Amino acid sequence: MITIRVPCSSANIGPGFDVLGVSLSIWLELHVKIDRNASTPSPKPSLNCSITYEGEGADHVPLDARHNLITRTALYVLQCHDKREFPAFTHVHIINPIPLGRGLGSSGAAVVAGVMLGNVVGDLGLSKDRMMDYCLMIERHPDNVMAAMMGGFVGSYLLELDPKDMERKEIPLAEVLPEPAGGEDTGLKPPEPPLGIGHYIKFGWAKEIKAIAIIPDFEVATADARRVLPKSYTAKDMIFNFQRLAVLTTALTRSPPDADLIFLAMQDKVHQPYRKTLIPGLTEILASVTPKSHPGLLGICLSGAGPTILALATDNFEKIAEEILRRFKEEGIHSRWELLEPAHDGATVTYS
Ligand SMILES: Nc1ncnc2c1ncn2[C@@H]1O[C@H](COP(=O)(O)OP(=O)(O)O)[C@@H](O)[C@H]1O
Ligand SMILES: N[C@@H](CCOP(=O)(O)O)C(=O)O
Repeated sequence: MITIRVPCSSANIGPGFDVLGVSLSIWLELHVKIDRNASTPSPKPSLNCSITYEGEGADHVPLDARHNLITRTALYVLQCHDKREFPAFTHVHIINPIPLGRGLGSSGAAVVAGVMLGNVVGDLGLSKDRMMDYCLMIERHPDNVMAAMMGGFVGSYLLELDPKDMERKEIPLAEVLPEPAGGEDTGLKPPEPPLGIGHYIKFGWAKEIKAIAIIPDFEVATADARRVLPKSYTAKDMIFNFQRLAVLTTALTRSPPDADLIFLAMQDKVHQPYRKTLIPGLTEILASVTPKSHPGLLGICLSGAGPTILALATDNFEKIAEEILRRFKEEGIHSRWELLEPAHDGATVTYS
């Protein structure tokens, strides 16, 4: 059996919109079997790949390989290598504890898992760097996929891609879900990603820092949360974020962490102010839970596109989480919390 494990991730970390991401300790897992001695099932599963699924989204995630984000992604990788289907008798069991549409990078993890799946079943021998190129054709912001693939606290930038390639219908797009946009079998070979689309650097992460994820029980689709953002920004707001970003990436490596420095360095004017319309209580939570009111807290932000809140802290985890749960409750929102740590290894494949 082949096991593919991919961590969830929290993107942006305040000022680092579409730039920063940290992989965290909830793992999507695929158990892959290719049973060459099996007799042909009837009906033959689409694309030769049967899927079973447990965990978050089990009641609605598609189990047809043409529609499931993980297998559609794998198929894109296979098609780029002249393979139209999965090897006969492929079975993929998906175990997914990452909540969907909450800002913890479930789609990024699915895309990374799908590219790794295509690589292993197609016996393609792609490096992690090359697999990232495929991920970035499908999920077009690098922060989640880069952190999930490479592990730890990561900053990344993209090369600009050819607009003609980007319009090709054969490429599945993570963000236009739930209905498959792209990924169509036009009979044409999809465009292979250019080499080296994404470039990254791993930052340090002080060992004392843990991540509290407060996860509301409603979803915000990333596509919707990107639609509320403006098309242009003032120089003042961009400079506000650049200044904080430059300080934050090093501040989070220092031991002991400096709470006052980090708290202010995690402020943002690029995405959080616009997303408050989608997340009741967001502005109040970000402003009122501080290192002064809650010793041990370092900083607080929206995780990815939300609605999860990410609080970085060294201590007092339960008190910090309870306060944010209470504030969501005042807005009529039920939420739960998890204490997470960076997943430094990123995505892994093991054979047993
Ligand atoms: N394990 C999975 N298997 C199949 N599809 C998935 C999986 N995880 C996420 N997805 C797809 O990605 C969508 C969520 O993506 P998105 O809106 O970007 O939110 P998130 O913040 O969780 O990444 C889900 O509604 C589902 O369509
Ligand atoms: N930079 C993106 C990150 C989206 O992360 P997700 O976990 O919500 O998918 C954005 O903020 O739109």
